[in-house]
Amino acid sequence: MLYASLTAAEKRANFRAELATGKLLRIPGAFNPLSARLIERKGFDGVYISGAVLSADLGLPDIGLTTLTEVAGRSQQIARMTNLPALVDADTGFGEPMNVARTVQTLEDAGVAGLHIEDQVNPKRCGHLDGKQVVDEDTVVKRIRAAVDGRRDPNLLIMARTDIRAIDGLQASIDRAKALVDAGADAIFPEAMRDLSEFEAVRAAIDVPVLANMTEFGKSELFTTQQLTDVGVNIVIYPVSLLRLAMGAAERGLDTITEHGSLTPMLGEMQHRADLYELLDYSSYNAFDDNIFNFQVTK
Ligand SMILES: C[C@](O)(C(=O)O)[C@H](CC(=O)O)C(=O)O
Ligand SMILES: [Mg+2]
Repeated sequence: MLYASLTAAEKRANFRAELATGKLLRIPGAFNPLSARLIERKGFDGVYISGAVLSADLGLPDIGLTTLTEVAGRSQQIARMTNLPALVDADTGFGEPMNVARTVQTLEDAGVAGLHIEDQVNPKRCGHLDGKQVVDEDTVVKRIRAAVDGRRDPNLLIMARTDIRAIDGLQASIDRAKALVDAGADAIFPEAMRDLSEFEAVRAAIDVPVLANMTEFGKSELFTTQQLTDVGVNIVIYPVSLLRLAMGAAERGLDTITEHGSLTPMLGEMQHRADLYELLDYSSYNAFDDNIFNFQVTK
């Protein structure tokens, strides 16, 4: 009821422990705090807080328009609603190394278990689009060092993302991943890998966890959890997937009102009121006042 029962520090420790088991952690993107609860309920290992979703939610493209305050605010709303670790997309870190250190502390205060910072220039763009540009190694190494120095909880996972694959190829990704690990990154997010063998090559070159981004309609094929496990990937994110599903259903629903004059044909696609109330833990609020949940909702 109300919020997670674990503290942020406990969630970070759990995240580290889960990563250490070596099993593939499945982390879908929560497009709001409620969906984070659904992700937890369905037995996933964490919730991802996507920059693409956060900006789309505000009706904006994912080009670095959102501010640290907005990202931290949304992260806090989502993280506090689940006992799962939250991994947040910190884009390019919101500025120079000193800003990056402040970003890390602010997101740590928001209660996330980990965050990733990428090597794109500003304005950044979705990692699965053409025309990206990255900063040089020295610049991103300084970003990651500042991030690592900035954290106060040693369990906060600082992940470095590199977008260099699309620009300079696989070998450049491997070289950059190594430099990022040397700079203190706890995990690597090699963006826009073309196939499984590329994940395998990055995996073989470094000895920290590797993340695979299974975003739809991008540059990577949608590999199964078994395929990713087989090449040694440690974390898989489905960053925008729940938003795409929800928006797809919303679009069909709006068309149904227009075409049929009612939403009766769509009831089967909807989350039932009873399931929503169950997810909200509505009945527990009777602990405050036993008049709150004194009705029946039957399916
Ligand atoms: C992972 C990502 O950074 C995100 O913001 O969710 C995006 C996802 C997307 O736009 O599909 C990305 O750059 O891959
Ligand atoms: Mg992003």
